[in-house]
Amino acid sequence: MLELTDVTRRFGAMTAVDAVSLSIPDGQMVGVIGRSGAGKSTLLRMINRLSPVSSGTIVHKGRPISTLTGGELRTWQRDCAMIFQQFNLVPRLDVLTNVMLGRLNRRSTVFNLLNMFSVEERAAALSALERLGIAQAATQMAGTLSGGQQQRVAIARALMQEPAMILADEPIASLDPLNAQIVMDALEDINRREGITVITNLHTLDTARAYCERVIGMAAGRVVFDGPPEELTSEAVAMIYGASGDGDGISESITSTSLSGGREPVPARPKSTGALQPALYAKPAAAGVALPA
Ligand SMILES: Nc1ncnc2c1ncn2[C@@H]1O[C@H](COP(=O)(O)OP(=O)(O)OP(=O)(O)O)[C@@H](O)[C@H]1O
Repeated sequence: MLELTDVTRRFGAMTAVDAVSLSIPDGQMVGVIGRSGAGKSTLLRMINRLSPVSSGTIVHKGRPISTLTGGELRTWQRDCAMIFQQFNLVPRLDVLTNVMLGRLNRRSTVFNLLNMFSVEERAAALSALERLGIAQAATQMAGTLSGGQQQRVAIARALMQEPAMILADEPIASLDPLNAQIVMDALEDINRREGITVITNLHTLDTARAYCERVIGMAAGRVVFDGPPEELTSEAVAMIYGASGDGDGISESITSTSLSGGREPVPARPKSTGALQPALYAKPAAAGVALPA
């Protein structure tokens, strides 16, 4: 269980995240939605401790995350893998090495300095790439891949960390609908099969509806909605996204990428084990409209 109590982040006089309290059970797939500037990224960055907490507490399985330092903090950041909108790969390193970098926090400094990876680490990295359907690019420079391919490599790198939790900060915001679907399918598969908690910021409401068993809506740093997707009524959507300047409510169509292709919201499902099936990547996706930032 991840417990946030009155978590607040201030930047000078501005409060980006304002007294957020949440309990997230292990294995949940959570979507965080809200307008640009609502505080979604700051919230995720505080959980990972990329950003310090101004006040409040974050506790994971009894461990006080908000005050960890040194080796304990590095261990937490290993347990809590982060995926970013801009992938954050090393463009001039090959894909396999990028994925193996996910193991850095598990290795001795000497091995890291020598940039040496074991046969086991190479095999694990290749297997993570295979799982993401991208093993054929293992020897390619990461910077030469398409955005969708790079995000899959970033997910493989996250898997190499053997995390308890994956925090994804707008993982599909830079991708076309087909690649967005591939990436969301991969995150969903990891959540279902390994039971890894996934907390993902999303710009698009229909993606949250289609993939997340729990949706957290933020507005002006506060949680204004927390519930299953089927409870996301138009009133709830208006509360999260606000009204337009002329007083009209926001249209849900502009929060859509049509990514879900008519998928029903997915309720909590039993977890299973196994590898991603290649067929997962063959689903058609309709073109759609991206939510403006
Ligand atoms: N390092 C920083 N210094 C000052 N202000 C910041 C910093 N990081 C975020 N903010 C501010 O905090 C608020 C919340 O930003 P945040 O990036 O968390 O929002 P968001 O919901 O993730 O938005 P987006 O969807 O555009 O990424 C914004 O007003 C932003 O300008």
